[in-house]
Amino acid sequence: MNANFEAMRVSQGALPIIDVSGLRSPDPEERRAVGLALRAACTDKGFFYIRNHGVDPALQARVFDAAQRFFHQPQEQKKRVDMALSPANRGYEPLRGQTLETGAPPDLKESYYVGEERGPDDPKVKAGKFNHGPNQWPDGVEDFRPAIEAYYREMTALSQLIMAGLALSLELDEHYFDDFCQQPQAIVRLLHYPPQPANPAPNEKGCGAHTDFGGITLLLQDENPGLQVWNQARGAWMHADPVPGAYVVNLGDMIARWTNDRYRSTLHRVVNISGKERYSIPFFYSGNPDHEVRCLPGCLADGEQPKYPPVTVEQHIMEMYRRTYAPA
Ligand SMILES: O=C(O)CCC(=O)C(=O)O
Ligand SMILES: [Fe+2]
Repeated sequence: MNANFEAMRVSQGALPIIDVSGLRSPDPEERRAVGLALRAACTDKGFFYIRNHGVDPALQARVFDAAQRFFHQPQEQKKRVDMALSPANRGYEPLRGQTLETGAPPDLKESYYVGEERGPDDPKVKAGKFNHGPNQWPDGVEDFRPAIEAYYREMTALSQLIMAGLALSLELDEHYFDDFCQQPQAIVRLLHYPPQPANPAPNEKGCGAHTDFGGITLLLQDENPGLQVWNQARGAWMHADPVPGAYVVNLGDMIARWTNDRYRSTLHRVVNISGKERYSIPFFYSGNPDHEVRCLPGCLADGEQPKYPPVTVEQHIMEMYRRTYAPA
């Protein structure tokens, strides 16, 4: 094992596990209490687990199962739905197709992107909105489309709930992010990591160190560990191992812009040291492409200036795809 990939085995003590069921309570005090727990987690690492989120484990299992059956197909079958064929970046991305860490070798993962289904007559597709369009669906992979579409809907609703919790955590009205949550852009991404090779190229790994681009990410992991989160205070990587029944939630880069860095978008990476094939399914919630992300009220002290200029969700996401799919 490459010494550079060592990480602290302290995950479960270090990252809080937050019960989010209170966000569905009719009692505003219970909702606010979840907001307080989120605030502590977000000002610390911006990475936490959530439980009692309400997503059906049977649905999660269906999506994992569909992912496995898709990735186990021969390469030529998978290439029929290659993302290179999609004007909206949907479909299959082969192994080493993305470089998330500048200067590192391409990532040892293959993936599949599914987003909101929009046909050619959809006004946003006609208007040429970035990443808007139809999905690609593989032939002959049973339950692939129904499972992922059902999961996409569930996760969109859960993301909106977490955004309401984040608004409360920032002492804002719980509807503060409603505009951001209008017609949101989101991605279900199926990820498949081969075991870390015995002799990797220098710095070669499942997923290079990166921060996520969007609003929030809700990550479903199988039972195989691999995710590592940067611990700034200790100057070390720590494992964020799977916790049965829980999602890992992390804040994306928009949060730093909203909060003037009070909340963190933290570096993370994947090194699949499990010795097994690892599957994970992040749900990237990027929000309304036309929403302008700017410093929030309450996130500037007297005399403090915003560190980031306002940017639309669409501009921001376009730039991040440009950087990671055609690295300089
Ligand atoms: O597979 C994982 O555990 C994390 C993946 C990830 O960080 C990403 O896709 O942005
Ligand atoms: Fe990530």
